[in-house]
Amino acid sequence: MNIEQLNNDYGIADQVKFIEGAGGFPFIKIDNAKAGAVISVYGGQVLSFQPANEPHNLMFLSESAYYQPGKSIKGGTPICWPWFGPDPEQLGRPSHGFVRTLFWNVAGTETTADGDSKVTLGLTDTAETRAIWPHGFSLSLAITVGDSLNLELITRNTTSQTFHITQALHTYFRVGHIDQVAISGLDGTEYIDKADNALLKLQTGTITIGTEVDRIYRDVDRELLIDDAMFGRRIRIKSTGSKTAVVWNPWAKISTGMGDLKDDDYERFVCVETANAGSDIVKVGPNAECRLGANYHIERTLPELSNDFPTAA
Ligand SMILES: O=P(O)(O)OC[C@H]1O[C@H](O)[C@H](O)[C@@H](O)[C@@H]1O
Repeated sequence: MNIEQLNNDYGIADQVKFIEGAGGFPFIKIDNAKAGAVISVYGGQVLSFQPANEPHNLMFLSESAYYQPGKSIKGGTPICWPWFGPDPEQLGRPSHGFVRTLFWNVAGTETTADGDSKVTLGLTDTAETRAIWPHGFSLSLAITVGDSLNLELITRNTTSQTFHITQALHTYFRVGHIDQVAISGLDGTEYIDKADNALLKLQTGTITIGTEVDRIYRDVDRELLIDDAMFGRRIRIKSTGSKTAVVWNPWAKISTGMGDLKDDDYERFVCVETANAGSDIVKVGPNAECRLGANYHIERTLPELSNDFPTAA
């Protein structure tokens, strides 16, 4: 992809700019009056989002992330599609599907009537994708950067054959310290505990994290909140087209074993994912479409006085 051509075709003066990013990947840099964001065209992945009055990024992006074709970028909002988790047919295909390791197309950019910046990325089937997953599709990801970050993933079946998918917006939220995080909105909800033999359990109260957590919550019907006492903020997650929420933190051992995480990185993020997963499988009929959406908004619970890394007085 030619950066100059992308800027000519899709750049918006003082708002949307294409740059060469890490690994030589094309990145889209957004700066408007409300927020800044960075999007990788590889993976169709938001890597960074920070409202103008907010001192901390919404996203965790690993300093050890890979920017290499064939590998996924650790952090931001990876797109898991057309399956979430391990290959459902056990054919040895990659975990979380294949679109997080492909270059997407830029389908359009615009400034909305509200002054937000909207970028639309797309992906359609090719011989390469059909060799992995034998279906015809058109994917569209609309990313709107304003006071909040809004994502909408639209799956279109472009053939006369029905297909089934699971999927997730696998967002890595940056937190001050995992010890000071509480996730609410799931009280009374059943979950599959992937960290404990896939046992079915019932959530009571808020979720705090003090060990590996890998859970698929079922029949989720509320907004989810991530309260972060150290950063003095609350992240509000509104999902559409999803009945499933995944909560993941690898904790120390898995973090240490991952080449694209530092040993203690698990202290700095939690994934709260808007998904269709487990038994929440989406049927997409001939020439039909389905939509999965998430809106992320930061509310301050404390006035902010310090930066991410406080300096000695
Ligand atoms: O490292 P990745 O392939 O991006 O997957 C990271 C994690 O994603 C999800 O949250 C799954 O529930 C976890 O089981 C998995 O380990």
